[in-house]
Amino acid sequence: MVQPRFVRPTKSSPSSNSGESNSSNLYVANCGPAVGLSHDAIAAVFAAFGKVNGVYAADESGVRIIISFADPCSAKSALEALNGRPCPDLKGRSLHIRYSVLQLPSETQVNDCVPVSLVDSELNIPGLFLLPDFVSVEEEQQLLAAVDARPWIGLAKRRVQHYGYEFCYGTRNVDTKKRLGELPSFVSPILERISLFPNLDNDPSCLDLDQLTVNEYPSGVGLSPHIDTHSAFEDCIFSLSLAGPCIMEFRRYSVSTWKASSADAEKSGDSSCIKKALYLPPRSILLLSGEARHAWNHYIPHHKIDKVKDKVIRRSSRRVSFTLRKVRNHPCRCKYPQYCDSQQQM
Ligand SMILES: O=C(O)CCC(=O)C(=O)O
Ligand SMILES: [Fe+2]
Repeated sequence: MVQPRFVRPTKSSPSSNSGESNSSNLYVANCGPAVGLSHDAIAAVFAAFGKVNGVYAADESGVRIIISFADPCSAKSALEALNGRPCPDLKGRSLHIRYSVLQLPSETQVNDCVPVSLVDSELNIPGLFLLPDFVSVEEEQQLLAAVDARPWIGLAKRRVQHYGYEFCYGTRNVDTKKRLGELPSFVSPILERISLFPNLDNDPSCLDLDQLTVNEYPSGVGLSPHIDTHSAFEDCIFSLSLAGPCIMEFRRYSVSTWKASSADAEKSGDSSCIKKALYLPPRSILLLSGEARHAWNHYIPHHKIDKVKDKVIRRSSRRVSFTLRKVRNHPCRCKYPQYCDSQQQM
């Protein structure tokens, strides 16, 4: 059965005010499978107020759901009785309830689930390679201890560290005149192993990696879709995953300029992008080169749980990634001018 697409009401939604009773669908936050409450258990509680047609995930968080009643009076009674109070039959959790709105089909296209592959070859994106078990469990612990002993920079939702050159999020570039110094010695074994990376037919100077960004993502935090600025970094971009897994989604837009984020492309009507997704296990390394690096947006969905094949995989409390790149000192001459800031006519 196709799940009806009800969504969280916005401030301007006609039914968002909890005083209105024109909807039979409720948006309920703070309960769901991610906190051990099955849809059946939730349905049983809400059924006390009238016939429940269905319980659906409101998003991929696992903690926000939609209850669809057969009639609006039942929804109103449930909202009035349960909103903002601890619910003894749902592990004492306080439910945050509002009326939900039905989303139009055109608005639902972009975030539909993309099947997740376990191996790079299944994606068939030239230049994308994933090597599992690139570091051992002991090395992983040592790398995590090394970064945890150094100062983190707090961003809105995650923490970062920069080595070699600072990555500036405002310009999505680096200041090549401001070198911070050599990469720290704790990454030397990784750099050595990268030089033996299979599948590399690039100019070996591409591998003189001199910039490292360490990202720490708490559970549920991801990264917006982007292409690393062509003029900032050379062809090969490596990302080592530590401490926890994630999904990385790849999107190729038919119409795109280097400045436009994928959100811009979607707003302008180019929601017809190709999407593919790959599971990145901890201790694996991903290489983005060639087409994968220059023409595909990469994106980490903001999920607490991911569906991989038939399994539900919970993100761990943190994922730490080491992104290793080589700062570019000359314009990019890639084969993808529509995504390339070096080759745009201003
Ligand atoms: O966390 C990752 O694996 C990717 C990070 C990334 O894409 C970036 O820093 O540009
Ligand atoms: Fe990136």
